[in-house]
Amino acid sequence: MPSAPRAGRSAGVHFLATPAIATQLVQSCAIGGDDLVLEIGAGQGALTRHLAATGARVLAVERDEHFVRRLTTRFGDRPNVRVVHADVRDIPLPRRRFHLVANIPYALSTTILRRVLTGHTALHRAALLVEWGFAKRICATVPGRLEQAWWAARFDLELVSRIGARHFSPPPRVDSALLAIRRYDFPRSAERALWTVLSTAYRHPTAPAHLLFDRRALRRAGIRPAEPAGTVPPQRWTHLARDLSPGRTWPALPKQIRD
Ligand SMILES: C[S@@+](CC[C@H](N)C(=O)[O-])C[C@H]1O[C@@H](n2cnc3c(N)ncnc32)[C@H](O)[C@@H]1O
Repeated sequence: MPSAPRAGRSAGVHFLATPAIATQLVQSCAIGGDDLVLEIGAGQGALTRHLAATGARVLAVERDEHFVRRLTTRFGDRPNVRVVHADVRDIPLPRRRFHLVANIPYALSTTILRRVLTGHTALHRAALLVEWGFAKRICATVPGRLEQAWWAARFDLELVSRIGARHFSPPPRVDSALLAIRRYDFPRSAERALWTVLSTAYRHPTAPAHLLFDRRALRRAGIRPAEPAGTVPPQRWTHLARDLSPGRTWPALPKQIRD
Protein backbone atom coordinates (compact mmCIF):
# COMPACT_ATOMS: atom_id res chain seq x y z
CA MET A 1 0.00 0.00 0.00
CA PRO A 2 1.53 3.36 -0.97
CA SER A 3 2.05 5.97 1.73
CA ALA A 4 -0.57 8.71 1.74
CA PRO A 5 0.33 11.69 -0.44
CA ARG A 6 0.20 15.17 1.09
CA ALA A 7 -3.16 16.96 1.18
CA GLY A 8 -3.99 18.72 -2.08
CA ARG A 9 -1.81 16.39 -4.10
CA SER A 10 -4.24 13.49 -3.63
CA ALA A 11 -7.23 15.15 -5.33
CA GLY A 12 -8.40 12.76 -8.04
CA VAL A 13 -5.38 10.49 -7.61
CA HIS A 14 -6.17 6.85 -6.88
CA PHE A 15 -3.13 4.65 -6.44
CA LEU A 16 -3.26 1.02 -7.43
CA ALA A 17 -3.16 -0.95 -4.18
CA THR A 18 -3.37 -4.58 -5.43
CA PRO A 19 -0.13 -5.90 -6.97
CA ALA A 20 -1.95 -8.79 -8.71
CA ILE A 21 -3.74 -6.24 -10.91
CA ALA A 22 -0.44 -4.66 -11.90
CA THR A 23 0.76 -8.14 -12.89
CA GLN A 24 -2.41 -8.68 -14.94
CA LEU A 25 -1.92 -5.41 -16.82
CA VAL A 26 1.68 -6.14 -17.66
CA GLN A 27 0.94 -9.73 -18.71
CA SER A 28 -1.99 -8.71 -20.91
CA CYS A 29 0.44 -6.71 -23.05
CA ALA A 30 2.91 -9.62 -23.43
CA ILE A 31 5.85 -7.26 -22.91
CA GLY A 32 9.34 -8.54 -23.69
CA GLY A 33 12.87 -7.27 -23.11
CA ASP A 34 13.07 -5.58 -26.53
CA ASP A 35 9.89 -3.54 -26.10
CA LEU A 36 9.43 0.12 -25.34
CA VAL A 37 6.74 0.86 -22.76
CA LEU A 38 5.21 4.21 -21.98
CA GLU A 39 3.61 4.59 -18.56
CA ILE A 40 1.45 7.68 -18.10
CA GLY A 41 1.05 8.93 -14.54
CA ALA A 42 3.55 6.67 -12.79
CA GLY A 43 2.67 8.08 -9.35
CA GLN A 44 4.71 6.24 -6.73
CA GLY A 45 5.65 3.36 -9.01
CA ALA A 46 2.99 0.71 -8.26
CA LEU A 47 3.00 -0.32 -11.94
CA THR A 48 6.49 0.88 -12.81
CA ARG A 49 8.00 -1.78 -10.56
CA HIS A 50 6.32 -4.57 -12.57
CA LEU A 51 7.19 -2.96 -15.90
CA ALA A 52 10.83 -2.59 -14.88
CA ALA A 53 10.99 -6.30 -14.06
CA THR A 54 10.14 -7.24 -17.69
CA GLY A 55 13.47 -5.80 -18.86
CA ALA A 56 11.65 -3.57 -21.37
CA ARG A 57 12.70 0.04 -21.79
CA VAL A 58 10.23 2.00 -19.62
CA LEU A 59 9.40 5.69 -19.95
CA ALA A 60 7.60 6.59 -16.74
CA VAL A 61 5.90 9.96 -17.24
CA GLU A 62 4.70 11.87 -14.18
CA ARG A 63 3.62 15.49 -13.81
CA ASP A 64 3.85 15.88 -10.03
CA GLU A 65 7.30 16.92 -8.86
CA HIS A 66 6.96 15.14 -5.52
CA PHE A 67 6.17 11.81 -7.18
CA VAL A 68 8.96 12.34 -9.70
CA ARG A 69 11.45 12.60 -6.83
CA ARG A 70 10.13 9.40 -5.29
CA LEU A 71 10.24 7.58 -8.62
CA THR A 72 13.79 8.74 -9.24
CA THR A 73 14.89 7.49 -5.83
CA ARG A 74 13.11 4.20 -6.32
CA PHE A 75 14.19 3.42 -9.88
CA GLY A 76 17.41 5.43 -10.21
CA ASP A 77 19.46 2.23 -10.24
CA ARG A 78 17.37 0.58 -12.99
CA PRO A 79 19.06 1.31 -16.33
CA ASN A 80 15.90 0.36 -18.26
CA VAL A 81 13.67 2.92 -16.49
CA ARG A 82 13.63 6.61 -17.38
CA VAL A 83 11.52 8.89 -15.22
CA VAL A 84 10.18 11.78 -17.28
CA HIS A 85 8.93 14.83 -15.40
CA ALA A 86 6.29 16.18 -17.79
CA ASP A 87 2.65 16.70 -18.49
CA VAL A 88 1.59 13.91 -20.84
CA ARG A 89 -0.32 16.42 -22.95
CA ASP A 90 2.93 18.16 -23.87
CA ILE A 91 5.35 15.35 -24.65
CA PRO A 92 5.91 13.84 -28.10
CA LEU A 93 4.90 10.18 -28.29
CA PRO A 94 7.53 7.57 -29.18
CA ARG A 95 8.11 7.23 -32.91
CA ARG A 96 9.06 3.59 -32.67
CA ARG A 97 6.58 0.85 -31.85
CA PHE A 98 5.52 1.14 -28.22
CA HIS A 99 3.22 -0.32 -25.59
CA LEU A 100 1.22 1.78 -23.19
CA VAL A 101 0.50 0.51 -19.67
CA ALA A 102 -1.08 2.86 -17.18
CA ASN A 103 -3.53 3.57 -14.41
CA ILE A 104 -4.43 6.81 -16.08
CA PRO A 105 -5.86 9.95 -14.50
CA TYR A 106 -9.56 9.48 -15.31
CA ALA A 107 -10.07 13.12 -16.20
CA LEU A 108 -7.62 12.66 -19.08
CA SER A 109 -9.06 9.41 -20.51
CA THR A 110 -10.38 10.89 -23.75
CA THR A 111 -7.37 13.17 -24.19
CA ILE A 112 -4.96 10.26 -23.80
CA LEU A 113 -6.85 7.88 -26.09
CA ARG A 114 -7.20 10.64 -28.67
CA ARG A 115 -3.43 11.10 -28.62
CA VAL A 116 -2.44 7.45 -28.85
CA LEU A 117 -5.17 6.20 -31.22
CA THR A 118 -5.10 8.88 -33.93
CA GLY A 119 -2.55 10.29 -36.34
CA HIS A 120 0.73 8.53 -37.08
CA THR A 121 0.65 6.69 -33.80
CA ALA A 122 3.17 3.90 -33.26
CA LEU A 123 1.07 2.35 -30.48
CA HIS A 124 1.08 -1.44 -30.72
CA ARG A 125 -0.72 -2.60 -27.57
CA ALA A 126 -2.05 -1.02 -24.41
CA ALA A 127 -3.40 -2.14 -21.05
CA LEU A 128 -5.13 0.63 -19.14
CA LEU A 129 -7.12 1.08 -15.98
CA VAL A 130 -9.96 3.43 -16.84
CA GLU A 131 -13.31 4.37 -15.35
CA TRP A 132 -15.85 1.56 -15.81
CA GLY A 133 -18.46 3.73 -17.57
CA PHE A 134 -15.88 5.13 -19.97
CA ALA A 135 -14.70 1.61 -20.88
CA LYS A 136 -18.30 0.50 -21.51
CA ARG A 137 -18.92 3.44 -23.84
CA ILE A 138 -15.86 3.02 -25.99
CA CYS A 139 -16.12 -0.79 -26.14
CA ALA A 140 -19.82 -0.75 -27.17
CA THR A 141 -20.59 -2.86 -30.26
CA VAL A 142 -21.55 0.37 -32.01
CA PRO A 143 -19.82 3.32 -30.31
CA GLY A 144 -21.96 6.42 -29.92
CA ARG A 145 -19.50 8.89 -31.41
CA LEU A 146 -17.66 9.03 -34.71
CA GLU A 147 -14.28 9.56 -33.03
CA GLN A 148 -14.79 6.41 -30.94
CA ALA A 149 -15.76 4.46 -34.07
CA TRP A 150 -12.52 5.64 -35.71
CA TRP A 151 -10.57 4.23 -32.75
CA ALA A 152 -12.53 0.95 -32.74
CA ALA A 153 -12.13 0.48 -36.50
CA ARG A 154 -8.34 0.49 -36.30
CA PHE A 155 -7.77 -0.97 -32.83
CA ASP A 156 -9.35 -3.85 -30.97
CA LEU A 157 -10.73 -2.28 -27.77
CA GLU A 158 -11.55 -4.99 -25.25
CA LEU A 159 -13.11 -4.53 -21.84
CA VAL A 160 -11.28 -7.37 -20.09
CA SER A 161 -12.62 -7.12 -16.53
CA ARG A 162 -14.23 -4.95 -13.91
CA ILE A 163 -11.87 -3.75 -11.18
CA GLY A 164 -13.54 -2.87 -7.90
CA ALA A 165 -12.88 0.47 -6.24
CA ARG A 166 -11.36 -1.35 -3.24
CA HIS A 167 -8.25 -2.08 -5.31
CA PHE A 168 -7.29 1.60 -5.19
CA SER A 169 -6.11 3.88 -2.42
CA PRO A 170 -8.05 5.99 -1.72
CA PRO A 171 -10.97 4.13 -3.36
CA PRO A 172 -12.68 6.13 -6.12
CA ARG A 173 -16.48 6.57 -6.12
CA VAL A 174 -16.90 4.27 -9.13
CA ASP A 175 -15.40 0.98 -10.28
CA SER A 176 -12.72 0.75 -12.95
CA ALA A 177 -12.05 -1.52 -15.91
CA LEU A 178 -9.05 -3.16 -17.45
CA LEU A 179 -9.10 -2.01 -21.05
CA ALA A 180 -6.88 -3.92 -23.50
CA ILE A 181 -6.03 -2.36 -26.86
CA ARG A 182 -4.43 -4.08 -29.86
CA ARG A 183 -3.68 -2.55 -33.22
CA TYR A 184 -5.41 -4.22 -36.17
CA ASP A 185 -3.52 -4.83 -39.35
CA PHE A 186 -5.31 -2.06 -41.25
CA PRO A 187 -3.44 -0.49 -44.20
CA ARG A 188 -2.63 3.23 -44.02
CA SER A 189 -3.56 3.42 -47.71
CA ALA A 190 -7.20 2.68 -46.86
CA GLU A 191 -7.52 5.20 -44.01
CA ARG A 192 -9.01 7.95 -46.15
CA ALA A 193 -11.68 5.58 -47.46
CA LEU A 194 -12.36 4.42 -43.91
CA TRP A 195 -12.83 7.96 -42.63
CA THR A 196 -15.22 8.79 -45.50
CA VAL A 197 -17.24 5.61 -44.90
CA LEU A 198 -17.45 6.12 -41.12
CA SER A 199 -18.28 9.81 -41.27
CA THR A 200 -20.99 9.15 -43.86
CA ALA A 201 -22.52 6.42 -41.68
CA TYR A 202 -22.41 8.57 -38.53
CA ARG A 203 -24.00 11.51 -40.36
CA HIS A 204 -26.93 9.34 -41.50
CA PRO A 205 -27.48 6.82 -38.68
CA THR A 206 -31.09 6.02 -39.59
CA ALA A 207 -30.53 5.63 -43.34
CA PRO A 208 -30.48 2.08 -44.73
CA ALA A 209 -26.88 1.32 -45.67
CA HIS A 210 -27.78 0.84 -49.36
CA LEU A 211 -28.79 4.51 -49.64
CA LEU A 212 -25.22 5.44 -48.70
CA PHE A 213 -23.08 2.73 -50.34
CA ASP A 214 -23.13 0.21 -53.18
CA ARG A 215 -25.27 -2.86 -52.37
CA ARG A 216 -22.83 -5.46 -53.67
CA ALA A 217 -19.91 -3.91 -51.78
CA LEU A 218 -22.03 -3.88 -48.62
CA ARG A 219 -22.80 -7.59 -49.00
CA ARG A 220 -19.15 -8.40 -49.57
CA ALA A 221 -18.38 -6.55 -46.30
CA GLY A 222 -21.02 -8.58 -44.43
CA ILE A 223 -23.44 -5.64 -44.10
CA ARG A 224 -27.12 -6.15 -44.88
CA PRO A 225 -28.11 -3.39 -47.32
CA ALA A 226 -31.34 -2.64 -45.42
CA GLU A 227 -29.52 -2.30 -42.09
CA PRO A 228 -29.62 1.26 -40.66
CA ALA A 229 -26.11 2.69 -40.90
CA GLY A 230 -26.15 3.56 -37.19
CA THR A 231 -26.38 -0.12 -36.19
CA VAL A 232 -23.34 -1.37 -38.11
CA PRO A 233 -20.21 -2.09 -35.99
CA PRO A 234 -16.99 -0.26 -36.97
CA GLN A 235 -15.25 -3.50 -37.99
CA ARG A 236 -17.81 -4.03 -40.77
CA TRP A 237 -17.12 -0.55 -42.07
CA THR A 238 -13.41 -1.38 -42.19
CA HIS A 239 -14.22 -4.32 -44.50
CA LEU A 240 -16.20 -1.99 -46.73
CA ALA A 241 -13.41 0.64 -46.74
CA ARG A 242 -10.78 -1.94 -47.71
CA ASP A 243 -13.04 -3.12 -50.51
CA LEU A 244 -13.85 0.35 -51.85
CA SER A 245 -10.46 2.00 -51.29
CA PRO A 246 -8.34 0.91 -54.30
CA GLY A 247 -8.46 2.90 -57.53
CA ARG A 248 -10.35 5.96 -56.22
CA THR A 249 -9.43 9.36 -54.92
CA TRP A 250 -10.66 9.98 -51.38
CA PRO A 251 -10.93 13.26 -49.47
CA ALA A 252 -7.99 14.03 -47.18
CA LEU A 253 -8.29 13.12 -43.51
CA PRO A 254 -9.35 16.06 -41.33
CA LYS A 255 -6.60 17.67 -39.27
CA GLN A 256 -7.78 16.29 -35.93
CA ILE A 257 -7.47 12.73 -37.28
CA ARG A 258 -4.26 13.23 -39.24
CA ASP A 259 -2.03 14.81 -36.55
C1 LIG B 1 -4.47 7.27 -10.98
S1 LIG B 1 -2.87 7.86 -10.48
C2 LIG B 1 -1.89 6.42 -10.85
C3 LIG B 1 -0.59 6.38 -10.10
C4 LIG B 1 0.18 5.06 -10.24
N1 LIG B 1 0.43 4.73 -11.63
C5 LIG B 1 -0.60 3.94 -9.59
O1 LIG B 1 -1.19 3.14 -10.32
O2 LIG B 1 -0.61 3.87 -8.37
C6 LIG B 1 -2.54 8.97 -11.84
C7 LIG B 1 -1.19 9.65 -11.82
O3 LIG B 1 -1.13 10.50 -12.96
C8 LIG B 1 -0.48 11.72 -12.63
N2 LIG B 1 -0.94 12.73 -13.60
C9 LIG B 1 -2.11 13.44 -13.58
N3 LIG B 1 -2.20 14.24 -14.62
C10 LIG B 1 -1.07 14.05 -15.34
C11 LIG B 1 -0.57 14.61 -16.56
N4 LIG B 1 -1.27 15.54 -17.22
N5 LIG B 1 0.62 14.19 -17.04
C12 LIG B 1 1.35 13.26 -16.35
N6 LIG B 1 0.93 12.68 -15.20
C13 LIG B 1 -0.26 13.08 -14.70
C14 LIG B 1 -0.88 11.98 -11.18
O4 LIG B 1 0.04 12.82 -10.52
C15 LIG B 1 -0.90 10.54 -10.64
O5 LIG B 1 0.36 10.21 -10.11
